[in-house]
Amino acid sequence: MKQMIIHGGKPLTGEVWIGGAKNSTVALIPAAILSHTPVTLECVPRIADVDNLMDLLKEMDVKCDFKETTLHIDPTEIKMSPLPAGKIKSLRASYYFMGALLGRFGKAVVGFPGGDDIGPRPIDQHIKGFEALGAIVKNENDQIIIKAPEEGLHGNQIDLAMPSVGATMNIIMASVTAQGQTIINNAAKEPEIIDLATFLNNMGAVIRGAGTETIRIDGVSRIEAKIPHTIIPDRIEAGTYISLAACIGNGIRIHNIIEEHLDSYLAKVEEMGVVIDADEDSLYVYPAGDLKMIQVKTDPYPGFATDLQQPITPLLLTAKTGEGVVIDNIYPKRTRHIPELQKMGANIKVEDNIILVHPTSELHGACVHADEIRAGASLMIAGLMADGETVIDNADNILRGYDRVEEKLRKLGADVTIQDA
Ligand SMILES: CC(=O)N[C@H]1[C@@H](OP(=O)(O)OP(=O)(O)OC[C@H]2O[C@@H](n3ccc(=O)[nH]c3=O)[C@H](O)[C@@H]2O)O[C@H](CO)[C@@H](O)[C@@H]1O
Ligand SMILES: C=C(OP(=O)(O)O)C(=O)O
Repeated sequence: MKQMIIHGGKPLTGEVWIGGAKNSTVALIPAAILSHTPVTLECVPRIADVDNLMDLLKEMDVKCDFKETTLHIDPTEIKMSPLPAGKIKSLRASYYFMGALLGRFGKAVVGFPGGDDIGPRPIDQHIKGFEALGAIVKNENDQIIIKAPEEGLHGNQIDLAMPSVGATMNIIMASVTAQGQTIINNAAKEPEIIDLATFLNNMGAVIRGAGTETIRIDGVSRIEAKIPHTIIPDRIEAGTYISLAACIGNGIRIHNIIEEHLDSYLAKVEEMGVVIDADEDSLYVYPAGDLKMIQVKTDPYPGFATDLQQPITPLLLTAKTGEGVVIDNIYPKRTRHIPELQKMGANIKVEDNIILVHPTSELHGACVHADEIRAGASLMIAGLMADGETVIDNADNILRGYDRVEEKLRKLGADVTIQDA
């Protein structure tokens, strides 16, 4: 277990570079096994989820070489192996091996995934998709066994009950080599879906409509990587640094941004009164003046991301007057940061899954617990704002998805250390 120790209250300044998107990377790595030639991914974030996915690849005799931000994956000697437990539980995205193994071998045996404890996270839509493609899916001993019919998977129309990111990606991976056309209706529109489609199309797949609610996949017989793929910037990491810059920044430039991916987030931050200048691929966040309280409701993309509701919450605490409201429509019970923020003196509470935020002139350091990745991000920002020492236990959850976070925060002038607990 890791701890993050912060001595807060120091204004931060300077520049920070955003890494590749966690939620793209964790899909692209499993998708790499669809290729019959070696794959190169660039702009790969240094996060624990990537280390765990590489360990899973090694169990299948897939070679990995990760230097700086370039990850080479060689699946040419891959052997089909069941992935029943162990590392599978360490992250959510291990469920992408269901679609990827099914697409590559017509068979997958994968344990139930782990990931953030943010309320119920069913995978019924993933299963519905695999079954629509002709697969037989069984649930035995905490693992899912998926088998394509003898003649292979066939395209079909799949109407998702909700625009699930994971189900959309898994169905894409399973169907790129299926016979005929697959149509996904009510597909998720997140930028990470487009990134996956770009990656696969450059390897010979035929996927049209990614980023819209209807995605059409025409099955092809072979997938082969020919050129390196550069992962899109992490919009959630970017949003976290924007909040941090507005809370405690003395002028911070944030590089490697696709501004459009942050539209709904920036609209809310600017509604509060934060002044931001946008350049071609960077943003400058000015030191914040008097801020207004706001209401935030999370929704599927292009709505306000659930993964950014915790990082923006410390910013709401800095508003001068009024009551802030945060409602998470995707994961209504994603409120595990609230009792921890209370320990730091935040005037905040949860009533009927609605987070109510009141202006808080001072936070003080405390021992808190990062129950999930974005709760950890929220506490990290609060710790940087607070007077005194904050100790965040289970900082492993922050390291699951924040690229070289200690180094980046130190460069901005923060007094932060990550150590073994
Ligand atoms: C690795 C990754 O990319 N994780 C992201 C992905 O998670 P993940 O892909 O797991 O989230 P989904 O988009 O699938 O979930 C959206 C909503 O649909 C529900 N649902 C989903 C699938 C299903 O079969 N049945 C069902 O009921 C979920 O409970 C949730 O309420 O999108 C979430 C929502 O933007 C983000 O918080 C996560 O960071
Ligand atoms: C919920 C998240 O991640 P995961 O789906 O990987 O648990 C997240 O990134 O905020």
